Order: sequence, then C-alpha cells, then structure tokens
Amino acid sequence: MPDDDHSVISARDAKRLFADWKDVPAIVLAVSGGPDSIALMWLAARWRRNLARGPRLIAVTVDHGLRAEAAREARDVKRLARALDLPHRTVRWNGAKPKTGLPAAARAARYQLLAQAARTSGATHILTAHTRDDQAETLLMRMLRGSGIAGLAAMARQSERDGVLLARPFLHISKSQLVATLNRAKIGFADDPTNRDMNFTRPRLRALLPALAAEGGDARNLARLASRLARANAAVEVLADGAERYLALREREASRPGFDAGIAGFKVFDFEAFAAVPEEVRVRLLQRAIDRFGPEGPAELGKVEALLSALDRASATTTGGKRPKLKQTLAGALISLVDGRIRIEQAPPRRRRGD
Ligand SMILES: Nc1ncnc2c1ncn2[C@@H]1O[C@H](COP(=O)(O)OP(=O)(O)OP(=O)(O)O)[C@@H](O)[C@H]1O
Repeated sequence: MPDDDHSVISARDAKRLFADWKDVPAIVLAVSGGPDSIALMWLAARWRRNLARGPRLIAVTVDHGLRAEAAREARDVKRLARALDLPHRTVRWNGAKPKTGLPAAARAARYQLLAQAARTSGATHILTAHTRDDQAETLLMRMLRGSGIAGLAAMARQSERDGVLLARPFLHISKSQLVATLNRAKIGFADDPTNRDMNFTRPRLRALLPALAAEGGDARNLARLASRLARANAAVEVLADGAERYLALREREASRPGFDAGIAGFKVFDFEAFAAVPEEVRVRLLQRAIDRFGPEGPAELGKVEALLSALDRASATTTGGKRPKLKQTLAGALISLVDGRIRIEQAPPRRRRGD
C-alpha cells in the first residue's frame, strides 16, 4: 500500500486492511459522521461487496446528546449507510453529563453503548476508525501523564472491551489519506467543532503536533514508537507470566498452602525469590495481584512503584519474628510483608477507606 500521507486508499488496500476480520460473523462499525469513520464505513462497505462471503456489517452512531447538530449528523450517516446498503442504528446517551471529565465520561458511555449494540446484533467485533494521528496524540497524552510501558504502547490493533473485541484497522493510516479517499469519492462528512475546542486536552495537544513534526517527531514516528513499546510490553507480560509460575512453584516446593490465589483468596510471593525478578516484572506482578484482589483497582503505577520501594525498605529492616514488617492498602487490596513472604488479599472494608 502506498505510504504517502495523502494517497487514496484503493479497494485492494482495503482488502488488506480488513483481512483480519473477513471470517467473523458480524461487525459493528462505529461511525460518528466525521471523516475517519465515514471513510471506515465507505471502505468497509466496498470491501464487503467484493467478498463472496463475509461478515454482516452494522453501522452504529452514538448521539451523546451534547451538540444540537448531532441528531442531524446521525441522520446523514444513516442516509449514506442506506446508499451503501448497510443497516444503521443511532443510539443515544441518556446518562447524566458530568461538569468535569466530560470527554472521558462520554467515551466510557460510547463504548458501553457500542458494545451493547454489538451484542444485540450478534456482532463479536466493533471497528473504530482510529488513525495514526490519534495514536500519536494518545502516546503524547500518556507521555505527559508519565505512563509506563503499557500505557505508552497506546492503542492496540485489537483489544477486548465490555465483552466484545474492539478493532482498529486504520491505526497505521494517516487521517489525510482517509480525507483524500473521501474527497476522491466525493463523499461529504461532518466537522465536529469539539475537536478544536481548546478547553479540552486532546485538541490542545493536537495543536502541538505540527511543531513536533517540524522537529522530526511526526505522527508516523510517534505511532512507530507506540508499536515498539507495545512489543516491549508484550515481552514484559510474557516474563511476568513466567515469573508468576516460577514463584508459585517455589511456594509449592516449600509446601506452603495458599499459593493458588483462586482457591485461597490471596496471593503470596516468597520475598527472596520475588526480589530476584527484574523490577519491571515485579511491578507487573504486584499490579496483577492488586487488580485481582483490590476491588478499587487498577492501582496507579506510581503507587505500585512506591509500594515496591516500601517492600524493599521493610525487608531490609532487622526486626525479627512473625510480626508484619509492612501492612498497606492499595486500590482495595491489603499488602503485607510477613515472615519473609508478601501476601496480597482483599482489604477488609475498614482498611480500604484510608487508601
Ligand atoms: N459518536 C460516535 N458514534 C460512533 N462512533 C464514534 C463516535 N465518536 C467516535 N466514534 C468512534 O471512535 C473513533 C475515535 O473517535 P475519537 O478520536 O473522537 O474518540 P476519542 O474520544 O478520542 O476516544 P478514544 O479514546 O477511543 O480515542 C472514531 O473514529 C469512531 O470510529
């Protein structure tokens, strides 16, 4: 596929872009009415038409009830869907609209509504039109927030959310290619002014991108960095799986009950064995256990790092006996270091409050 930022996406390119999903039964296309998702709908419809057998496509638009024009835009999407011979549904977000954190609340509601629409129409997948530019923005946002490797891996090509698979076929495609494709096909799209509203973080970061690109940090490079970090993150996950198995084996060998968290309702690590694991993997192990037993998780990375340091400090102190050397709650989990072992379990409600 030509990798020119403004090149038109051909039917043959689309075949390659959507190939991973040709054998699934039904797909929801998440179509806001903006250029990226209109291109998604148009290209997916054309791809499907050229297949003898393929998934059922259902276009879904979420009306967040936040802008007066949203209902009209949803009707425009419906009209185009009809012309493309695709079923279309508009679903409305009727929930309370918070004064702060509105974009995050709208996003969470949107994914829930899309997942619901997928389930009711028998679709296993939701395709969104996230582009390379969105990926670059996500990476930047997370860099500024000080995320770890997992966060800097940004958006995955496919991930599970609310019980359905969320897939992003355009993650390596530039927005300008999608716009060029629509312009060539003479297909119109909506312009959402929220995308330029400088009251929100994302548009402010988007405005920085041209200056970064001038220094060589264009969306392509940033998205590539996210891919590399995704690769590193996958490797750390595999290492964490191995370390978890190894530590469980140590517990079994020591004939100490309780290593099987599923049965015991808690997780234990022999401190000495745990300390020998690379730090990044130790962080993951703590995160996983806290996630599992802490009802208020996931725990913030910075807090898990602080816990790790506290465990190290506590283990270095010389107080003997079976008294816990450390007892701390995090995200609803109780973490204690006692008798040379780290124990992680759900905190009693009384302790959870003081988190
Ligand atoms: N109102 C909507 N209805 C249906 N799909 C939508 C809607 N808004 C966004 N989407 C889907 O999500 C994709 C990303 O949109 P956008 O970048 O505006 O979302 P975002 O708020 O940044 O969320 P994310 O964190 O998922 O990137 C769109 O290309 C489209 O596929």
